[in-house]
Amino acid sequence: MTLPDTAGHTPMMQQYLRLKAEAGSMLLLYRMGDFYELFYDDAVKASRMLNLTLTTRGASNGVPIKMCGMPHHSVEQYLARLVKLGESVAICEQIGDPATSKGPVERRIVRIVTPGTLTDDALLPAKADRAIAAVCIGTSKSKGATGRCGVAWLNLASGEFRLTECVLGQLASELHRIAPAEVVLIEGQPLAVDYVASISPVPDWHFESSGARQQLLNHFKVDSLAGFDVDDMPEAVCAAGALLRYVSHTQSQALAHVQQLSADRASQYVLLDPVTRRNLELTETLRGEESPTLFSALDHNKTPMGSRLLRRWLHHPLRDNATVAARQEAIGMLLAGGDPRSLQTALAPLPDVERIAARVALRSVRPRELASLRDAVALTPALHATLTDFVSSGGQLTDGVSKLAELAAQIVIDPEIGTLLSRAIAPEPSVNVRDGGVIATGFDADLDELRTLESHTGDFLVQLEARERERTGIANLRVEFNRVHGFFIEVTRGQTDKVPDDYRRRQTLKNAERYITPELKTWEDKILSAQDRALAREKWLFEQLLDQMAPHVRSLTQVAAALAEIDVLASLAVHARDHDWVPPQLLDTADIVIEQGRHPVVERVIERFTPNDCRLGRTRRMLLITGPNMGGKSTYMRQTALIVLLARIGSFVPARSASIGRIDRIFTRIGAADDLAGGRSTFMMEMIEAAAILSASTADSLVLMDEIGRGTSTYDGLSLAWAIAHQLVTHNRALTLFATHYFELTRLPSVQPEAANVHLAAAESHKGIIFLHEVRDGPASRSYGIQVAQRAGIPSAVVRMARRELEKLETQGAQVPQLPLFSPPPDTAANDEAAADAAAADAVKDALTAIDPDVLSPREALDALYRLKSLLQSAS
Ligand SMILES: Nc1ncnc2c1ncn2[C@@H]1O[C@H](COP(=O)(O)OP(=O)(O)OP(=O)(O)O)[C@@H](O)[C@H]1O
Repeated sequence: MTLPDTAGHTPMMQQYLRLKAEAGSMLLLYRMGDFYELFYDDAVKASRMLNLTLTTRGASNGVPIKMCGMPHHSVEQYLARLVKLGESVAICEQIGDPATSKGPVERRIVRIVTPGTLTDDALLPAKADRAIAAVCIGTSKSKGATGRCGVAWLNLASGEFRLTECVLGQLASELHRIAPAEVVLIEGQPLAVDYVASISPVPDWHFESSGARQQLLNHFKVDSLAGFDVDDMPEAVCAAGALLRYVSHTQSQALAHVQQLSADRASQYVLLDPVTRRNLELTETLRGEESPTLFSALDHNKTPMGSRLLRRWLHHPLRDNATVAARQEAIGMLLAGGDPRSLQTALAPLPDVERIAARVALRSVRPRELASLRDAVALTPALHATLTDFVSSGGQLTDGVSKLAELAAQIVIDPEIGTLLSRAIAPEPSVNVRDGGVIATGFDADLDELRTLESHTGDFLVQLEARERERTGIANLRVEFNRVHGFFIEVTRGQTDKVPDDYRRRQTLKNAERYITPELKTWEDKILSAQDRALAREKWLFEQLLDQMAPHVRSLTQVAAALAEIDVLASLAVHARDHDWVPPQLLDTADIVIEQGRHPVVERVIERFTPNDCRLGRTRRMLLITGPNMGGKSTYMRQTALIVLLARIGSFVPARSASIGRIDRIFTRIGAADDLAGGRSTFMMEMIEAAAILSASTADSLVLMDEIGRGTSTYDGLSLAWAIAHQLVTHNRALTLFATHYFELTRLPSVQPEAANVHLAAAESHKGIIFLHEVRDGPASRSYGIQVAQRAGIPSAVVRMARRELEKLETQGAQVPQLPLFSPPPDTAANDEAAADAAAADAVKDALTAIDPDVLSPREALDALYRLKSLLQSAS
């Protein structure tokens, strides 16, 4: 922003320009009386973003100064909009007293609001976290051109502070997992990965190793970071130090509630790349809406803390079976021990303890939040008792203390907090401390006296008047008050000779004299300042209360974490009960066996959802899924991934039974997404995603591939699809669901016995195609594309013509020899070349004709595959 020189400006504008220099690129809201004003380029920008009227105020060097403003009482709503648009805002308040100031009243920047450092309820989404991250992209030559990236992130509204390291290629994935609203970077260093957030540049020395480390040591008041187990993450430590410095600056204070620094390691989680997070519609639909998503379907939480934790769980499926099993067991106990709704009833009235604790630490907590915390202390025993009932009726446990018992032990709020808050906070305090009425009567003798003074003014004046009438014998003497002269005793002119000596004249009127007495003067001083003093006293007492609360922040944060977890477990239990979900068996191997599985979101919107089995494992690594459009291929693939994901967060799953192993990553290549802004076509995007899957998937990964190769010519597409499927099954050996319309691909199982064909069944009736949505063994016999088009409303003339064309193509197809590309490409699979051999093909063809896939059990189908494979081998 170009700002004029301060010379030649009014003192007020000089002050503004000084503060604006301090605010830098942030918008500066400059308090003037009841308004916040913005000037110059800030005004132009804000007026456009907020639809405010742009005016001018005075001029500098003959050029009018652009200005726009907003009333102070509605500032939060404007802030929310600005922050949503990615802007950071510095708020400058009047600090000095306008009555006593010479020149412009003293002003200071008292608050900085940035997209990633929000803690105010008015600005934060209740059911989602808002993190801020710092990214340190390693430049050390020894680490090669890519280097390592350190990422640290902080959830200021809860105090959660974490860090991780990854290679540059993984950075986008990590950022999508963490989802920060703001990213702190070294000035001049672009983020250079596909992630959109508000960027906050800071000088490079903020990221410098020893300074950053010192920042952390000072904050945690420790001599070494060894206790945090982060020594192997030097780049992440630099990021953490820089982040802490930045956030502390925005809050103008230390962050007392940030008490832990924890490392996230890649091996902890089932990795989900950004495309997969989007495709599986975990917390946002592909169109960017909030529902229907897996989160919206499962979120029966009664507190915002629970909803936020569920969201975190969905984005962080775990590899470790023990943690997952403990959650699953807890849900089982909630279902076995009674109705989990009783727990929800006890949870419902609880406030957002997590955010309240953070705001206590940041000293921005509101009186009503403290009142709700006070009430929560009284409510937790009931919750504790309900939970204990579940624990005791839960029966014998497999190992040690149950998760529920652990949680029950953690939700006890220190009674001292309850006692303190009950004594200190009024039963129904006002919204702001500055309005008074926050501190309870009986808490502070001085405050009570000040309040008594205020409320007893009327009585005193009546008594004084009666006394003075008697003393002076002036029957019409009156004691009164006005704003200009304060309290006075008024005596009519005819009676003035009766006034005693201690009456001092205050004002003379035409028909009366007004006096003051020493007693009234003392009273007046007391009263006039009582209100101000009461407010000041309340403010001071509130600050004292915050000091007393500060040591409890850590325990409150722990209580909040336990409450959130109880809420999520109860929510998952309720969902499991209402929708007949079952606990999956957790395996140590990377196997997936689902019997009668359903799609967790689609089953809720469809009256009769057809359940389907899915079996993937060491000897059956790929399912080639064929079937008509609209047949249910995508639904089947997604439901498999979602069941795996649900199992890995510890939830029950929509199936008759399921055994889910230790899956390391889930990849998806589903649907077409143009990246026009990034200049990449649908086909290009598809290939980029496929390339990522080929390079990163392992034998423990679950891969969903939907119609790969569609976006180019048939031969190119088919060749690519074949080669990619072949590579996945032979080289990556990933557990793969591969949906395709290329029937030629269904030959793959004949050369790769670890691949199998399944199809979505459909039938034709006189009314047209009927989708059965049943997954059956073997390839589909036909595609029904024209029937689907007809159902979609393509004009019948067009449909007729298409049928004629199809017939023509089919007859021609029978005359030409099989396309060479239907044989596996010679350079990629030398061993498979024999499969193209005509003799082998005939033998296989005969064997295949003898098989009726619809009557085969999965076991028989597998045997048949082995037979076919041995036929091929003997032919070669
Ligand atoms: N198992 C099922 N039971 C009942 N209805 C289902 C089932 N699976 C899918 N459907 C219904 O069929 C519709 C189409 O499913 P889906 O999108 O999975 O088909 P598809 O085979 O992937 O189609 P296309 O090849 O055109 O992408 C879904 O929107 C859903 O309404």
